[in-house]
Amino acid sequence: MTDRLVDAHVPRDLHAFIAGLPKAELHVHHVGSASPRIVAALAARHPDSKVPTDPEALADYFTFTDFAHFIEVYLSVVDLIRTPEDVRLLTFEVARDLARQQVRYAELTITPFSSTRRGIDEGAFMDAIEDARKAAEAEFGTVLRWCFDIPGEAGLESAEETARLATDDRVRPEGLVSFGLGGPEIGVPRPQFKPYFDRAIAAGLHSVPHAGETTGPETVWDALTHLRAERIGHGTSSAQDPKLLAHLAEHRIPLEVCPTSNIATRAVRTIDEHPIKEFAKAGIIVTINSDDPPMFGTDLNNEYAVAARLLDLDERGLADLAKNAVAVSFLDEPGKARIADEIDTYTAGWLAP
Ligand SMILES: Nc1ncnc2c1ncn2[C@@H]1O[C@H](CCC(=O)c2cccc(C(=O)O)c2)[C@@H](O)[C@H]1O
Ligand SMILES: [Zn+2]
Repeated sequence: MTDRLVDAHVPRDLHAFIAGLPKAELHVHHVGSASPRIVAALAARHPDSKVPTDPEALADYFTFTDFAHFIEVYLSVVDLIRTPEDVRLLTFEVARDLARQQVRYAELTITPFSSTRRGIDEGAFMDAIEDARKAAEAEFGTVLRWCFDIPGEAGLESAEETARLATDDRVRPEGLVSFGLGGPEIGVPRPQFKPYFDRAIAAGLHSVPHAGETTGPETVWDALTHLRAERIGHGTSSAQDPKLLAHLAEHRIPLEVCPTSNIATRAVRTIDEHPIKEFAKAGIIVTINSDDPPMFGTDLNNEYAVAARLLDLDERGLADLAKNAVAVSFLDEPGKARIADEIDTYTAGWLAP
């Protein structure tokens, strides 16, 4: 019996294949990836925090009754990140955890507004994440890029601040490639953020908003039409609209699927009801992601194993999932070719008689 929220129930050797498979992760949050060890260490530094200071108690703390409760817990962890050194430590340790899972490339979603509004100097924040990015690439070989996202519930003030930090050449970090929209969707219509996404796209960033996670397919349509989304975070409710499924497939708009996240936040009731099969059947490009792995009692390898069970994949099918993520990432072409070759070589070696 594992302590996983969702256990994949796939053969042991498929877990072994996944563990060694070079991967790319496109939908994973900076603060949401803080390991129990890191969170406990930060909580111990800040006794005023309600976050538990030991990893075991943290597992219970990371059990959510609904999405709003998840956001409340998420923000209590955000409150632990108070200094540029906290930011640097967190970022480097997240990179270490990614490298341990053979993640060669990751687009980490960061919400700078949440840190600058809590008093961290914007320049020091950018220096901290960039220092960690360069150190991680040097030490682990893992390439990190940033997605800056608007915490939508914080309104247009947060949108303005996020767009400024993402487009002002005096502050935007070198590793920034994309611009997103996170937080609750209910009561946060997407069209209002169009001016900010227009500014980000004009500055050369890629649009990757969350949509259809806790609201219906109309939110995904809005993300496509008003925010010019190149990829959709989750897009879970797209399965309710056959025209949307056909549109996503025809226009090759990938979905960043995070199976266990959808169960943990109660966006989907049970893993067997997850619409990932419908996405695959509709011919939509599916990438597999962990979203906020320690908070959801998972990691990227487990998410690949869950996908293998839901989509009935063998090693070649899993390698194709990994290559999907590389192909639709915002890494440069030489970097994409390098990781795709690694995946092919690894898979061929694994399957060799
Ligand atoms: N699955 C997810 N789906 C959606 N978002 C997710 C998911 N996982 C992680 N996030 C992150 O949750 C945060 C939400 C922050 C937020 O709502 C908020 C509201 C009001 C004030 C403030 C503040 O900072 O003052 C923040 C975002 O940073 C987002 O990147
Ligand atoms: Zn997310």
